Amino acid sequence: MSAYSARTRIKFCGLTRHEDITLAAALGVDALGFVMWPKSARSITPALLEELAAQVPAFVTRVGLFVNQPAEFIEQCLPYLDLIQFHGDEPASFCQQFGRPWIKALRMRDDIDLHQAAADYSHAQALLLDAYRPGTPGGTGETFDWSRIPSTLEKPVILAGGLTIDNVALAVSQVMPYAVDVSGGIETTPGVKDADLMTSFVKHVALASVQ
Ligand SMILES: O=C(O)c1ccccc1NCC(=O)[C@H](O)[C@H](O)COP(=O)(O)O
Repeated sequence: MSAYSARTRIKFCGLTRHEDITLAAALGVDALGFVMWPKSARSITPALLEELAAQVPAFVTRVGLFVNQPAEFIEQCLPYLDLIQFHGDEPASFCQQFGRPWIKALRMRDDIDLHQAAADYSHAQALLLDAYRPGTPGGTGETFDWSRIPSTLEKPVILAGGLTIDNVALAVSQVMPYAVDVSGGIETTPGVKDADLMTSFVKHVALASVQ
């Protein structure tokens, strides 16, 4: 059995509300992302992180998302997190210092060498591949050309960027990623998730995963 024949895992990112966490957990979503970068419309404070994280049931991964932020701030958030998502230009040595599992987000610039990135970030648990829009570190709602992802990449791939209920099934069948990550595609406004879109997204991934 190949490592990727299991169902595709799901991460919802940019959660800010108790009710969205309750539904995501009930739907069996594997990981919940909290944007700790204050310039984002989806950002939350460490105090709200503490509150929301306490509500997350066992076996659901609490992911903290940071963009080129000080180590001291990340340390402050760590008690409420299971995994760190570095979404900026952090070098591997920075990511590795927290003694906590981490993933590295990579924006798909034209000249990116994913094999080199997999080597550079060899201690990451996975690489999250996201669309590149100059000046915007993430949460763009834009897709990229999935055929640019080598099937031989040395790290598990978390596919992100512009996924919606209309394209996620195709994304899963084409890329066969370890996981998919969605934020804007399940929202009405930034940080406010929509119950129907969340439910439908999970169903589309499940159906595509077993085909
Ligand atoms: O969501 C943000 O505002 C954000 C800001 C800065 C860095 C990353 C950010 N979000 C990351 C994500 O939500 C996802 O990992 C990914 O970018 C997918 O977002 P979307 O295209 O909206 O589905």
